[in-house]
Amino acid sequence: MSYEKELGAAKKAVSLAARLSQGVQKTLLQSEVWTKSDKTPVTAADYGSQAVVSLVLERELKPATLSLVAEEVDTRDLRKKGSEEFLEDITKLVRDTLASDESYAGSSITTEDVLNAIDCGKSQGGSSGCHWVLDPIDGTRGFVRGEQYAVGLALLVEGKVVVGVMACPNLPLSSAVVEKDDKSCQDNVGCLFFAATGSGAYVQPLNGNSPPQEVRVSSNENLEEAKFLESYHMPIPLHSSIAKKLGITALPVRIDSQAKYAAVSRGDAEMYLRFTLVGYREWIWDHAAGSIITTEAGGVVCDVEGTPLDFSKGKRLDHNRGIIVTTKKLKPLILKAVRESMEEENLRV
Ligand SMILES: Nc1ncnc2c1ncn2[C@@H]1O[C@H](COP(=O)(O)O)[C@@H](OP(=O)(O)O)[C@H]1O
Ligand SMILES: [Mg+2]
Ligand SMILES: [Mg+2]
Ligand SMILES: [Mg+2]
Repeated sequence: MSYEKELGAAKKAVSLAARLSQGVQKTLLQSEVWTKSDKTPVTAADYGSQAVVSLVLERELKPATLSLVAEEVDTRDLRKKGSEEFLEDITKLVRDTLASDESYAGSSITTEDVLNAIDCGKSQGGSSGCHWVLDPIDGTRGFVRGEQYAVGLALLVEGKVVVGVMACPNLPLSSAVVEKDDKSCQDNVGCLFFAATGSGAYVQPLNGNSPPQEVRVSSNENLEEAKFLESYHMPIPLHSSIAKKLGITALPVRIDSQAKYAAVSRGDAEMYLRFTLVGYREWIWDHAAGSIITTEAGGVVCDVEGTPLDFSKGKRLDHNRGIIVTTKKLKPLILKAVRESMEEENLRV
């Protein structure tokens, strides 16, 4: 089945959400970063992006009923006394962003519309039916620092990811792995990655009209020259042991958000490792869009046992521990190094 209509709607929604987030990032003050009950940060861009995606999908895919599994499910803080100004700011962002698109110009958006659009993201996902999966701002920590972040949107059908779209507004068009002082790469940024099952993965400039180009993972098999990625805020000692065992000589490149998946899909790096603290279960929205973009580019996304990620179990990847994103050729070597390193460090799967 072709998902042309869904892909078109998702690209439009994500591009507009990215436009909203770019404006916020430029002027964001530390005092405008809120902390959620789980102690993680959230900003007007996280809520605004979620509202924009929810409203755009709803309008573009009418009369279908939208089922959205999204990160920002709690609007209680926004509805509290004292939050009126923040909510008004978010509403203005959403209104202005939609008005910047010809097809939505003139539509009136109230604070209640924005709250309802955010609340629409409360679906639980699962193994039956169609569910959209959204991370409105992935890598909020990077966003707040003025660095990398992504807007990730995917469509699940019967528990499988069939469409993925990811905007990376600060990612260089050339490569994610560039020297910090390489000005020409730093200036030419903003990528929109997308993929649909069986149709390949593509990238196009986020703010331009250039046609999409197909992306493929790296064909490099020489691990001495390989580059590997990990989270910015969670450097895990096990990652370094695995890389050392593989003979990788370069230091890990640390990037926020699922832009790491996009980087592997484009061949910027050969491997992305994500081991977390014992007991942590990954959210599906941190991986859904990224995983289809990498696999459609010829890559592999699996857990420590080599099993593909299972997106059919609700909001968490309950059945997967540790995530490995790489090329088909390197997968067996990496799995072996992972097993050996975990045994040496007495870590259980
Ligand atoms: N202690 C932790 N361990 C693992 N993942 C965490 C975490 N704290 C936050 N996260 C998740 O990691 C995501 C960011 O990934 P990365 O480190 O690759 O940038 C966050 O997404 P958000 O920024 O959307 O909340 C959040 O869901
Ligand atoms: Mg978050
Ligand atoms: Mg996230
Ligand atoms: Mg997020």
